Amino acid sequence: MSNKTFGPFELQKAYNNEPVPADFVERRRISAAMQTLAERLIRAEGDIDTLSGWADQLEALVATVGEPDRRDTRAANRKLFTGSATAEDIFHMMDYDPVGGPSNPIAPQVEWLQEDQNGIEGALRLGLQYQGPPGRVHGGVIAWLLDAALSRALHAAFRLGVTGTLNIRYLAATPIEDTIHCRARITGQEGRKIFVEGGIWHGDTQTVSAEGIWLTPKSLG
Ligand SMILES: CCCCC/C=C\C/C=C\C/C=C\C/C=C\CCCC(=O)SCCNC(=O)CCNC(=O)[C@H](O)C(C)(C)COP(=O)(O)OP(=O)(O)OC[C@H]1O[C@@H](n2cnc3c(N)ncnc32)[C@H](O)[C@@H]1OP(=O)(O)O
Repeated sequence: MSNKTFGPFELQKAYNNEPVPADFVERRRISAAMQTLAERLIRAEGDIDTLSGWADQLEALVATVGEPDRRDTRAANRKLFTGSATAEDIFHMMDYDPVGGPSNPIAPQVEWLQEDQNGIEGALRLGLQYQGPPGRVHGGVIAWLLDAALSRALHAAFRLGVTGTLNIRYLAATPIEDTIHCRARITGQEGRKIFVEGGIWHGDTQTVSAEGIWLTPKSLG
């Protein structure tokens, strides 16, 4: 691991270019296995002995893991804003992102196809565990995804902010178990207020549109 350090504007570049630390290789494996398990077990058919056997094994693993110490995420955040975050800190900030983070077992995995000042685009496939109405992605999951996608458009354009308002219009069914695309871009700025829009597409059909206002905190703006 190098001893280079990074500030907020180098966050994405460092994350994309620094080698994945050895512990994150294992954290990502844990997460991938948990995600696969969640997708395979939801609504899984099985006789009572099979279900009870799986439950026993999973409870045994929970007991083995116990309650490990966990890193304080605010420390890495503070280091980032003073330009002294290490690559390890960057992975601790980014790899657990609840949307796309490879070390977060509840994060839908996203392949980011574009991330620059003009906007972002990601491709993903949501499994049965994200279903709302039969065959369709749950509306709350869509809001979750779009909050992250629109935030990412900010980060890709080197701006920081928290979601102030997010408006969502559900235009058509967004299918589960098929590839969908999310896109977002900044449309304007007034002082600390940053205006962002985006949506979800299934093939050429736009299924959701969103627009919102992100606020750069007073301390940074
Ligand atoms: C600093 C962020 C850093 C994030 C990235 C850092 C590192 C990346 C690391 C890891 C990446 C992993 C995960 C990604 C992280 C985050 C992305 C996900 C996004 C979220 O998950 S984020 C959580 C949900 N989000 C909140 O937790 C916000 C709660 N809330 C507040 O913290 C305040 O409420 C705030 C700050 C919103 C406003 O407070 P304030 O005091 O600054 O505002 P103030 O009154 O001064 O108004 C100034 C002008 O904004 C207008 N205005 C005020 N409020 C507005 C609103 N809500 N909507 C639209 N416009 C609004 C006024 O009308 C006025 O407008 P005008 O000047 O025209 O009159």
